[in-house]
Amino acid sequence: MTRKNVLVFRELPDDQLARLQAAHEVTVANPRLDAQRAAFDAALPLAHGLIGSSFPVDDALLARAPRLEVVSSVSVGVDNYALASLQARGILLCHTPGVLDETVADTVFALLMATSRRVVELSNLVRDGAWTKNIGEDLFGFDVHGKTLGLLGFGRIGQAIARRAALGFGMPVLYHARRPVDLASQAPELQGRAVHTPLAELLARADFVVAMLPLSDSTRGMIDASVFAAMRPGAVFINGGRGATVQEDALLAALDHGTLRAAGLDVFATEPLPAASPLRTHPRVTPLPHIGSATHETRHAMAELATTNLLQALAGERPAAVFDTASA
Ligand SMILES: NC(=O)C1=CN([C@@H]2O[C@H](COP(=O)(O)OP(=O)(O)OC[C@H]3O[C@@H](n4cnc5c(N)ncnc54)[C@H](O)[C@@H]3O)[C@@H](O)[C@H]2O)C=CC1
Ligand SMILES: O=C(O)C(=O)CO
Repeated sequence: MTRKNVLVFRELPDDQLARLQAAHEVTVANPRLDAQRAAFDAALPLAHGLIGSSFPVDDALLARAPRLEVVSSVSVGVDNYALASLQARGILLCHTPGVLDETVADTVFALLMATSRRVVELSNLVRDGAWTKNIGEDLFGFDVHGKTLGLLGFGRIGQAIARRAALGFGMPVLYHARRPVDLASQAPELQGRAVHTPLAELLARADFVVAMLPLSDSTRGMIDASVFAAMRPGAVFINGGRGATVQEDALLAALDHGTLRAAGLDVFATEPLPAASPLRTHPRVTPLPHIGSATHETRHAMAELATTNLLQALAGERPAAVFDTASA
């Protein structure tokens, strides 16, 4: 088989790098690092395949890559990629659906528990030496079990969150998605437990509103002041999808002047979160540094699937996980 040129733009585990090197000429160059940018720029015009994540593969970058056949993202989200240009040039876009669902759902549940039971705040109280008497009602939390969960986005990860909520915590689940899911064939265990619900009704009924949405033209800024205003008093908001689906000013206003009780955020409009962002230190926000899939096992599984996708595409085979660039 012809050896092609592969540009790895974010570190891969050694075993996956070795799979690529066995079949192709591989350059590892991270364009975020000053010391590696020249190597990236030199390799890009020759590259047949790109593999990596968390870097914008935009129109300008694609214009510098005339030989490109495939881009393999080590992520399920594809908001960093210029989908229209990829489609127009017939460049395959691959991603990593499925292998991270349970891990991301665990992270979202950690945020649900942490916000509702004030885990970080009360742990800090102990660390600060301020646990000098039994805590009083002012520091009590709220139950999670039995409460109503409203899910914005009910895809692979949304359904994994719903399973935890419905089957583990006895929570009724309402969901909002582009279309209802046929639970009988896709998630029979959620039949009678998760209900496709108009957005206004979901927001009026949910104790927890969890966003697990991709970022696209249709979801950018979708969670705005009107959405927060429609939530029930004392609701908790969790975002595990993408930060830019939320209007962060509206979120802050809902925390400070509205009735939102708390927010748990794994993702932000700008990442890393700027030091000046009020969300960083807000007393009722539990912020995380985008760790949804960040376990050893899952990050390795993502790298393995992304490597397989790339090898298959360069061999002229249909990769295991192609993103349909026309569908976004
Ligand atoms: N925090 C983290 O580390 C992670 C975040 N993510 C984010 O989560 C997203 C979702 O992942 P999956 O569940 O695998 O995707 P998916 O494609 O299986 O599900 C997406 C869901 O969002 C719904 N949706 C899309 N556009 C909508 C709109 N305009 N209005 C209402 N619903 C809409 C779809 O109908 C579907 O139910 C990813 O695209 C990624 O951005 C994914 C993995 C890790
Ligand atoms: O896969 C993604 O889209 C992430 O955000 C990180 O796992």
